[in-house]
Order: sequence, then C-alpha cells, then structure tokens
Amino acid sequence: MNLPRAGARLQILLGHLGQPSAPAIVAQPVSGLASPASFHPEQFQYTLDNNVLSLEQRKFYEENGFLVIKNLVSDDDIQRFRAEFERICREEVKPPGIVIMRDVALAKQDYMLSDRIVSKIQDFQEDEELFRYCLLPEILKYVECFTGPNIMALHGMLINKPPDVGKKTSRHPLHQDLHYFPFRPSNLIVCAWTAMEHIDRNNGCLVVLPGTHKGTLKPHAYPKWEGGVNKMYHGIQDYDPNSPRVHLVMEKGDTVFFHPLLIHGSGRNRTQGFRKAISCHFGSSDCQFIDVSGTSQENIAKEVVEMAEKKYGFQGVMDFKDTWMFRSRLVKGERINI
Ligand SMILES: CCCCCCCCCCCCCCCCCC(=O)SCCNC(=O)CCNC(=O)[C@H](O)C(C)(C)COP(=O)(O)OP(=O)(O)OC[C@H]1O[C@@H](n2cnc3c(N)ncnc32)[C@H](O)[C@@H]1OP(=O)(O)O
Ligand SMILES: Nc1ncnc2c1ncn2[C@@H]1O[C@H](COP(=O)(O)OP(=O)(O)OP(=O)(O)O)[C@@H](O)[C@H]1O
Ligand SMILES: O=C(O)CCC(=O)C(=O)O
Ligand SMILES: [Fe+2]
Ligand SMILES: [Mg+2]
Repeated sequence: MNLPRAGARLQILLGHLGQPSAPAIVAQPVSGLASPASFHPEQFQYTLDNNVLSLEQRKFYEENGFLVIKNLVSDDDIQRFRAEFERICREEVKPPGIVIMRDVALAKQDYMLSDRIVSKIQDFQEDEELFRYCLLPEILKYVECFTGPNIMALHGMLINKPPDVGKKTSRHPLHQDLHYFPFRPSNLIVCAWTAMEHIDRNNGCLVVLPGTHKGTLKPHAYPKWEGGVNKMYHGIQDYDPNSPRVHLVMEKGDTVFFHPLLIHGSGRNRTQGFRKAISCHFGSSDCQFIDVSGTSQENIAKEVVEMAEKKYGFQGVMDFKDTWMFRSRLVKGERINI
C-alpha cells in the first residue's frame, strides 16, 4: 500500500532537486508528479495516493488548493485548547519558546496580559496541552494525504482575532504561507486550521483565492494600510482584485487543510468577541531546506532572524533555517532532512 505513495514522494523530491538553483525553486512550483504506479487515471500533483480522501475530495484539493472537513475536532479538545490558551495569557504557564503577540492597535496600551489583549500565540511546540492539537490522529490522518508518512509539525498558532477597534488592524492581508518557509517542495507542506467556534464574515473568517496554489510564490511586503499593520503581516501587493474570493464559513471543530501557496487572508472582526482558531503547518521530513538569499523571501528571513536574535539574546549566529530547525517537532514516522 505504501509503494505508490513512496514512489510519488521520490518523484517529487527528484523533481525538486533537479531544479538548477534555489531561486528557480522558489519561482517554480514542482511539476510532473504523477506516480507511474498511480491507480488513478488522472495525474495528481498536490495529493498523494491514499485511502482517506474520496476521489471527489482529492480532485477538489487538486483544483482549489484547500479542503474543508466538517466537525473533525471534538468540543472537548477545543475546550482544552481554550483553557490552556487562557492559562498562557494569564501567565500561569510559560512554555519555553512561545511567542505572544498583541494586535498592533493595542500594543501601546498598558493592560495586563490577558485573553482580551493577545491576538495570537505562536510556537507552542513545548506546551504539551496545545501541542496535542498537532498530534490528534484525526488531523494527522488527513495531513498524511499531503505530506506522506514522515511528518514534522513546523509551526503552531492559536489565533485570537480581536474585535476591531475601528482601524481595521484585525485584518490579515492576503498572503501565501510559503513566504515564511525556507523548505521545499511546497506540495509536501500543508496547513491544518480548525475553527474553535462559529466563524463567518462578521468575526473575520478565512478568505481564500481558489486555485492560486497552482501559481508561484509572489513577492510580499507590508500593505500600506492607514490604521497600522501587525508585525510580520506581509501581504501580496499585486494580486488581481477581481479574482474570485471565497469566504470560508466554518463551525466549531471544522478544519480546513490548505496548500502553502494558496493565497488567503482574513477580514476584520466586527463583533465584540475574540474569534478563535488553532492551526499547525505540517511538512514531510523529506523536505529540504533552501537558501532564500536573493529571493523575494529575503525580507521576511531578515525580520525573523532579527526577532529570534532579540528573543534569545545572541547575534549573528543564526540564520533563517536555524530558526525553523529548532522549532519543528516530529509527530509521525522518522525525522529525515528537516
Ligand atoms: C526563533 C523564534 C522565532 C520566532 C519567529 C516568529 C515568526 C515566524 C512567523 C512564521 C509564521 C509562519 C506561519 C505562516 C504565516 C503566518 C503569518 C503570520 O502570522 S506572521 C507572524 C505574525 N507576527 C509575529 O509573529 C510577530 C512576532 N512577534 C513579535 O515580533 C513581537 O511579538 C512584537 C514585536 C510584535 C511584540 O514584541 P513584545 O516584546 O511582545 O512587545 P513590546 O511590548 O516590547 O513591544 C515592542 C515594540 O513592538 C511594538 N508592537 C507590539 N505589538 C506589535 C504588533 N502586533 N505589530 C507591530 N508592532 C508591535 C510595540 O508597540 C513596541 O514598539 P516600540 O515601542 O518599540 O516602537
Ligand atoms: N482590495 C483589497 N486589497 C487588498 N487586500 C484586500 C482587498 N480586499 C480584501 N483584502 C484582504 O483580504 C481580507 C479579507 O477580505 P474581506 O473582504 O473578507 O474582509 P474585510 O474587507 O475585512 O471585510 P468585508 O469585506 O467583509 O467588509 C481583508 O482583510 C484584506 O486583508
Ligand atoms: O486569521 C487567521 O486565522 C489566519 C491567519 C493566517 O493566515 C496566518 O496566520 O497565516
Ligand atoms: Fe496564513
Ligand atoms: Mg472587504
């Protein structure tokens, strides 16, 4: 059963390694991934052979770059993530490595840290309670359809989108997550994003541009928004404003899996509640680090390295790869390259 899958993975890697140089890899999605041993008449490029996705689901992801699975995570688990998030905000637990972020509109206010101030926590890999999300068998079962059997959790986030104070800073500009990642191939990376409550356009749901995962990585920069922009919230400058946007209305527990080249963002939160979602990026441990020097990713690499140096108090010894190397954790199979 693993043979077609392994064959497909090998081809993906060979395709990737066959590219002439790192910048070219950045600019080109990997192609020609059809497994010779594939039992399907179609050529699948963005999913691996598996017996989890229906043919219809698989075709949907191939075409659109995302797939919503209804009611995947239990209410009990979501309640536990919520409780742990509140403990972290109250500083009752301080997991090593965690990054706590406030909305830029609230950053200068001298409130005590609380779940009404924090807009996002990142890098919860050392928090066993939140990291349970990245180990849930129901999540990994789907993740494996994209990454194959050797799975790294690359980056966890719990997003607590605050009520917008009127400056539209609660928005997340349209972006591709691959901009943040120095590893390839992109087709072996997937994000799982789970709604922790009902999420629609009122509280700022995810917005996706279907099919954009078939394109290339675009240059990202800070959007020129008058009300302010959150640190590291880079956006795509030159996207087509007429390209169709789909607003993903989701119920508590619903989970969307999406490709790291899919253009997405989220709208302003017009409610008084803090809109919560938990997510993790996963990648195959067969992925390889790339050097982003000379590519459009140089701007984010510089910011991330500066931030890591500030946080850990050393200078000039870390590069972009290192910041990722020590944050990622194996969740299934074997650790190979990353
Ligand atoms: C090895 C570890 C490396 C960690 C790397 C983390 C990031 C990697 C990103 C990977 C993401 C990959 C996933 C894919 C896509 C994600 C997209 C994102 O979410 S992108 C990622 C999302 N973004 C991030 O993760 C950003 C990472 N976080 C940070 O850099 C910090 O938390 C911080 C700088 C925002 C606040 O530092 P903190 O020590 O808590 O706060 P202070 O009170 O001391 O304030 C210091 C200064 O910062 C100002 N300020 C405060 N808040 C904001 C704000 N929201 N906006 C702007 N500015 C803000 C504040 O006013 C003050 O200014 P001044 O008085 O000096 O003028
Ligand atoms: N014309 C645009 N230019 C740049 N970014 C945009 C544009 N339209 C939307 N976006 C980005 O996509 C996100 C989602 O868009 P969406 O239209 O759903 O949200 P919104 O503008 O905050 O609210 P709404 O349109 O529901 O009033 C926005 O927050 C913004 O980041
Ligand atoms: O608003 C959200 O929950 C999604 C944010 C997002 O896309 C990200 O952090 O990469
Ligand atoms: Fe994103
Ligand atoms: Mg709008």
